[in-house]
Amino acid sequence: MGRSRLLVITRMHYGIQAFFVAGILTFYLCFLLSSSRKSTETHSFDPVPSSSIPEPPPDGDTTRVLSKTPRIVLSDARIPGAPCFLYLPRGKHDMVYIDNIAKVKELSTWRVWDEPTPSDNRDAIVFRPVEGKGMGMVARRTILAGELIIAERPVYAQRKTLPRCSDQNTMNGVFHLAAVKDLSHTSREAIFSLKNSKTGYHPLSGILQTNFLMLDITEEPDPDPDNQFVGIFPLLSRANHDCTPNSHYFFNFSSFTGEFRATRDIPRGDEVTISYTYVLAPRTARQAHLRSDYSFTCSCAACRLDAKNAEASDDRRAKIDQLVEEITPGSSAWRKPSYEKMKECLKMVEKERLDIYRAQILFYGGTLLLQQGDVAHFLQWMKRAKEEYFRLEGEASPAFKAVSTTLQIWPGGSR
Ligand SMILES: C[S@@+](CC[C@H](N)C(=O)[O-])C[C@H]1O[C@@H](n2cnc3c(N)ncnc32)[C@H](O)[C@@H]1O
Repeated sequence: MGRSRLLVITRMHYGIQAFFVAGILTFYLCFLLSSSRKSTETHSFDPVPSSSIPEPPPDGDTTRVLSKTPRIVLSDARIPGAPCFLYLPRGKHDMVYIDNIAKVKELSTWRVWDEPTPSDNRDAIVFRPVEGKGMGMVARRTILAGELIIAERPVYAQRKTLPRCSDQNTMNGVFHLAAVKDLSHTSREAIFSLKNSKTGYHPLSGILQTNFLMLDITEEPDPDPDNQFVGIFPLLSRANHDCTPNSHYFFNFSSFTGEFRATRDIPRGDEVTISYTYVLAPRTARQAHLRSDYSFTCSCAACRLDAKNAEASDDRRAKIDQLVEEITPGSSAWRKPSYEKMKECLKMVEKERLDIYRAQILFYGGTLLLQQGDVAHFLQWMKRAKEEYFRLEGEASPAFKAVSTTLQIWPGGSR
């Protein structure tokens, strides 16, 4: 077979492969943006009041034990389909998981509870007061980019939206007090020692609302609001916010651990921070959100910039935001920006030090480059995306897995 013919066939083969691979990637991407956005928009949930609420029993205790091993407690015997408290791991009572009865039963059979949590580098940090922020997490030595700082199971986890009677609300804390009642003393102490930044709430409900982090309790990140989960972690919940965070929170579904990894080198003495808000929003919007949901005024480096530099920073963040919208499949703003425009945006990400978006742009942008037939840059960007996701989220990351699979099936991709 002549060389030119072989080249044509190879190109055709590439073309067909590009079509399928781009299709598979597009499918994955639809799940992934919601998850990465979710991980920055952390806390809060709203009770769903029941319409007809019978009177509570005279002793006021509406709970009923459904099973001793594993321990499952119905939160409210008055309403059908009331949430249940499951205490895990079996027999040790170190964590409470709250959900409908079917999900609670399913979770009680998971093997993960018998497995150890991944080993981390928590010795690299110290928890101490940080001026103007309460407690915080500070590096005791240089923490290298990609280091797994903490991997920890929650002590409290729940589906975000649960049906509850209106007499079990955040003001009286009845529901939350009942949920933590059967936890070990250590876990209860860990929860009650966390910060409460909410006024008008029962102290326990306030603590939960202040400290919740999002959990992904499904194999694939699920954008459905009814399938979102939140949890409380004794150590991770101590991290303070920064609009240019130096660490990334990821919920590792396979080990059921919340994890922080350094997104860049963190020098000794620096605070380890995550983001509580949408960091691509303008400074005023970020600050308003942090004030209303977390009761503090952010004074991070990005928020302290003078007017001229703040405007430039807002402008870069807005451009990154717009580009991410444009390259996200399923987005109403979806279009095909040029390679040059996407490269320019990566420079802005560098300037703003928003490392999580570098990974996303390389991944989503790489997929677009493939659709446009630019195989060389596609491969280059996917290889970089793989490194970036590994650094940010480790091997369990759905994005890391998706990129790795793509590279495995692509000729020359695994080199
Ligand atoms: C999840 S807790 C973080 C740990 C908390 N600092 C503590 O003492 O346990 C969230 C609360 O910490 C405080 N906080 C977090 N980030 C902050 C920041 N950048 N500046 C000031 N306060 C902050 C606020 O009171 C916020 O409501």
